[in-house]
Amino acid sequence: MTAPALALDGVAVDRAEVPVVHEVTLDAAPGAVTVILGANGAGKTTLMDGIAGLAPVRSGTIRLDGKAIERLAPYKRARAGLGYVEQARTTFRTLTVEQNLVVSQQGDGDLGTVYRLFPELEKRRTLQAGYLSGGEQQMVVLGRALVSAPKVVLIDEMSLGLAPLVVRRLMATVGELAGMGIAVVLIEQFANLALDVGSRAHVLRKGRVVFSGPCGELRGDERRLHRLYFGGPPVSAAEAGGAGAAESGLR
Ligand SMILES: Nc1ncnc2c1ncn2[C@@H]1O[C@H](COP(=O)(O)OP(=O)(O)OP(=O)(O)O)[C@@H](O)[C@H]1O
Repeated sequence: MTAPALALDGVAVDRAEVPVVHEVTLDAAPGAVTVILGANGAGKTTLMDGIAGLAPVRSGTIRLDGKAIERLAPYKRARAGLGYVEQARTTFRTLTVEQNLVVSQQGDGDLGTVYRLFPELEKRRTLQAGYLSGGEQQMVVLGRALVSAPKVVLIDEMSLGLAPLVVRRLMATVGELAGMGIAVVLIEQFANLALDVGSRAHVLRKGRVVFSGPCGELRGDERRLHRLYFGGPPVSAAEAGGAGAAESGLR
């Protein structure tokens, strides 16, 4: 089995000194999309912020390529190979598309790769990012993560406010990022789109992992997803045993 690019062990994350994420153990393999699902307020963004260093990790370890990063400053985590596409897409609106990419460039990060994935950005490379459509701005944000030559990219609800066609296009690109060997961790409100592109899924409820397993187990199963999101009687031995059993039983 390939060594994980990102490995979380017993991670707890606080928000404003309130414990929000508890005992999360999961990992993300290079070349694969790992999907994080859960209802609003389940703690998905808090978990991502904890990984990126934007929310304090109370306990547990986070390893990037085997190296513990949970006590590093956010910029050091980024330099170590962690890219983060945050929920509210933000470009530098008065900079051109190309300038947006150049300021994020790091190491082997290559603008050509971004333009290959998003030819529409190459056509608009001299245009100020503020004039782009929502979908194109999201492409710039993804492109900025990519030119930092990341090993791991965290993507938080990139589909927010975008048309379904655009979301499908972006989701295909997420698959391509994984195809380039990157470990992608994807939070997505459109669960089935994410499950289509992902290999493993983890469901968070009230800050705890209540399911870990292959995406195929959840794809199209709205009832099971609903129960995992909001609670209800378990249907499998793995779920019945709680998060720990889900982790070990379905891995
Ligand atoms: N800055 C903050 N200060 C205090 N509490 C916060 C803060 N941000 C989030 N929370 C709380 O932490 C909990 C988890 O929120 P979080 O945004 O991580 O959930 P989420 O699963 O990403 O939800 P959504 O899908 O709505 O983004 C919620 O109860 C939320 O109210």
